[in-house]
Amino acid sequence: MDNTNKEKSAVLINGDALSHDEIKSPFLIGVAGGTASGKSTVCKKIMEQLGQAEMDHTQRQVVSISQDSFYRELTPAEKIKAQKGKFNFDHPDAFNEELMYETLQLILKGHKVKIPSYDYRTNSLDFDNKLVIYPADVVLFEGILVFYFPKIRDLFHMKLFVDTDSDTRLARRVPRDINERGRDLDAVLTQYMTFVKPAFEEFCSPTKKFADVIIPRGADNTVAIDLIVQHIRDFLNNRSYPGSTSNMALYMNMELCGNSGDGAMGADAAGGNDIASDNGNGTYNAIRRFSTLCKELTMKGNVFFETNKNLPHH
Ligand SMILES: Nc1ncnc2c1ncn2[C@@H]1O[C@H](COP(=O)(O)OP(=O)(O)O)[C@@H](O)[C@H]1O
Ligand SMILES: Nc1ccn([C@@H]2O[C@H](COP(=O)(O)O)[C@@H](O)[C@H]2O)c(=O)n1
Repeated sequence: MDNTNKEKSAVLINGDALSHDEIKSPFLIGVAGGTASGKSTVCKKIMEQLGQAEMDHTQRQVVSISQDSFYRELTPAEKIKAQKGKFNFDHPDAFNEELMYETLQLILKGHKVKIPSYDYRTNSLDFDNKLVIYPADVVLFEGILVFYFPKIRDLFHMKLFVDTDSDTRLARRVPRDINERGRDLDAVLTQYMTFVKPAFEEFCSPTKKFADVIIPRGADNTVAIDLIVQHIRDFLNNRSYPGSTSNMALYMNMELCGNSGDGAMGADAAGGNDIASDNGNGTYNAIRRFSTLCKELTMKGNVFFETNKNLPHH
């Protein structure tokens, strides 16, 4: 799709409607996990391996968005607390759930949206540096609590949980917050013990059960990342075929069910034949190979699959 067409298919968040001749609903992937588990690094690696990172934003088929853009604005009193490390940024109330939901819905409808970036040094949204999210085929949405809100959780076609042990996460968070987020050691440790750790246990960790795929060790797990990248690549190729189903949900469900041990081996199931007849034997065989690979990797502990309860079963 060239730039002109991308623009044509967009609707601005300010309501300026453009023509809808190429609107496609993206496949939405949620990426959750504790602080410093490697969520953004995993997304970055996925983007890089798919050759998307160096591409112009208007041309990307895969885009990545952070939940940080949906922190709510603080009152003056909360700002003072935040400066002293006494504001709980790990509680669900710190986020603007409605805006997050509405924005994801617009994205799912194929609209172009503008979201603020987040400035950790001032604990505030940066409206001067808005990020323009152009319509894409696959959208990654990462953050500590992306699976916490049921309404938002239900929007995802696929849910990944980056599972890195808490010592490693703390060891990574401390230097990151000091070097990149303008914090001092005392404040980082106090905030971690007072808010981050308890909130992880109360709000983030329990959402692991909603994940379809758990990635142990985060970005170190190149096997899991390769697997997800290959999967997205297959989806993008599949989607570009004229007359293809364009439905990664069906495609994914078939494969993941194949790993759930429930006997619903996708390639042999009715849904598998539907896809095979849509896309030809190449895709069909790729799905079979992928399904077998997933089983082997699960056994080796590189990835853990959950049956995807969010997808239609066949
Ligand atoms: N596998 C890894 N090995 C070493 N450092 C890592 C690894 N993954 C992430 N990091 C570093 O840890 C910090 C947190 O990673 P990040 O991807 O931002 O986590 P999250 O998005 O979950 O908060 C960053 O400074 C990042 O460079
Ligand atoms: N002003 C803020 C906002 C958030 N945080 C912390 O960021 C963490 C979430 O981002 P990750 O990249 O680590 O997932 C979260 O644990 C908040 O404590 C902050 O320190 N200041």
